[in-house]
Amino acid sequence: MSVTTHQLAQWKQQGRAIVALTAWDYALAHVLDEAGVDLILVGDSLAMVALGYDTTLPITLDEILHHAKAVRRGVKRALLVADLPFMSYQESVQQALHSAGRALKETGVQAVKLEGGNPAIVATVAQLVQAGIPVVGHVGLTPQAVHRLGYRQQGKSPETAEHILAEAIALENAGAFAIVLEHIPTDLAHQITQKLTIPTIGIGAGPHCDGQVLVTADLLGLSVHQPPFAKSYINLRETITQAVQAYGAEVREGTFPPG
Ligand SMILES: Nc1nc(=O)c2c([nH]1)NC[C@@H]1CN(c3ccc(C(=O)N[C@@H](CCC(=O)O)C(=O)O)cc3)CN21
Ligand SMILES: CC(C)C(=O)C(=O)O
Ligand SMILES: [Mg+2]
Repeated sequence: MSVTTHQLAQWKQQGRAIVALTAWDYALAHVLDEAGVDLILVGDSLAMVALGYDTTLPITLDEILHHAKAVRRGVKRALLVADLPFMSYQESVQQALHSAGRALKETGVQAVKLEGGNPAIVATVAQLVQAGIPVVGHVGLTPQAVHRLGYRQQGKSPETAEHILAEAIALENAGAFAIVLEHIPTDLAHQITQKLTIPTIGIGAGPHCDGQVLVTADLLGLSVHQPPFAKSYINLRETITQAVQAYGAEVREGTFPPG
């Protein structure tokens, strides 16, 4: 049985933290799921960590769907969510319904995530939810707005903090079942987490959220560039280098394969 959106809401009430990570292929998704991750996100950050782009903007809906299908095959327990990429939902409510519908029908993900909390996005979220599509919101640093915001922490002034809180409340009222809080001050994330009924999932937002998410390449030490708030729990670049060099040495000296 898969984790449900209802369970995430219950876990918030019980104070049980939600563990979320990103995935972009079958093998990784299979490991994360068996390791007990609660929510797996096919994040558009895969544009940067798996495809080598400088931002998340170039990735297309078809490319996200391709990765989501691979991830789906690896996930049994975790709730599976896909990011809707830049300009696959901002044009109109119709475009958002079409893109989110494709994600659920063609890949088997259980929910989609959209960035932002302005009135147009809030109206879109309400329509998606009314169509039966579970939605995760995402406020604070929204990387699809990199050319407007950069990658700086958001919500530092009282005015911008108030604005982000209002966006989070509006997304909850529109029917989002959870919300990602990215790169905002700890106190603001704490305040939003207390005010909302739906769970908050933080990244660079301090310890007071209802759950945490990381880009899995950062956790594994596989990223070429990683944000200051990310933590690597292992340096896989180093481990892989050692393994590859051991293989190379054995091939060159003729000890692999054995005779
Ligand atoms: N590997 C990876 N991990 C992520 O968490 C991640 C991505 N990629 N790609 C999509 C977005 C981009 N993110 C980022 C990227 C950089 C900073 C960063 O370097 N921030 C600095 C400098 C800000 C500036 O440009 O002034 C900071 O001090 O806030 C933060 C978040 C988070 N997301
Ligand atoms: C970091 C998470 C929240 C994300 O949106 C992504 O990986 O694309
Ligand atoms: Mg994303």
